Amino acid sequence: MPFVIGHGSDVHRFDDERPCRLACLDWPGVAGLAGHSDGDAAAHAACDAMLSAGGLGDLGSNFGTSRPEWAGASGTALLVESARRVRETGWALGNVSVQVIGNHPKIGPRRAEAEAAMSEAVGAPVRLSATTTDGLGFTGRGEGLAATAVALLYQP
Ligand SMILES: Nc1ccn([C@@H]2O[C@H](COP(=O)(O)O)[C@@H](O)[C@H]2O)c(=O)n1
Ligand SMILES: C[C@@]1(CO)OP(=O)(O)OP(=O)(O)OC[C@H]1O
Repeated sequence: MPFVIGHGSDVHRFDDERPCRLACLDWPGVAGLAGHSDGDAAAHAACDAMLSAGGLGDLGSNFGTSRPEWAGASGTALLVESARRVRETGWALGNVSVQVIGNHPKIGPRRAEAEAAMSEAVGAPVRLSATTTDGLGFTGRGEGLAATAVALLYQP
């Protein structure tokens, strides 16, 4: 088959004590995201989608807590390495589409900047959308942030 897709998702709770890193950008004035890494849920969902499409498992099986060298890793570093591992299998990266689910930060005003940063890390187009959950659930209550992603790989 010349194409395969993969799906990913991630959730992190907000942590006021941490700086916010999301979609490979800093978000001054926004609560950070808890995690073993920098908590960049958008980057993590994209990694899971790419790794899954490539038949390489997921973020935890590649960079999990049993691998202390990845503690504190940036979303950017995880995207770069996930994309490298996927290409190593012989697949090429077509594109990745990510959706952030949460009240803040507001993605719209910085969408182009975030897409550029994520695309550079992956080496293929990454597009970013966002939605709230209309005040419902943990994202609606502002307890945390979720992200989902799909990735397309093709035979070069
Ligand atoms: N973190 C977010 C959430 C939403 N947006 C933008 O707002 C639009 C309206 O959101 P609804 O959940 O009310 O549909 C959404 O389509 C996004 O354009 C955002 O930028 N960042
Ligand atoms: C990225 C990893 C590894 O540093 O840790 P977290 O930052 O906690 O992120 P999560 O998406 O919950 O799980 C994958 C991980 O193992």
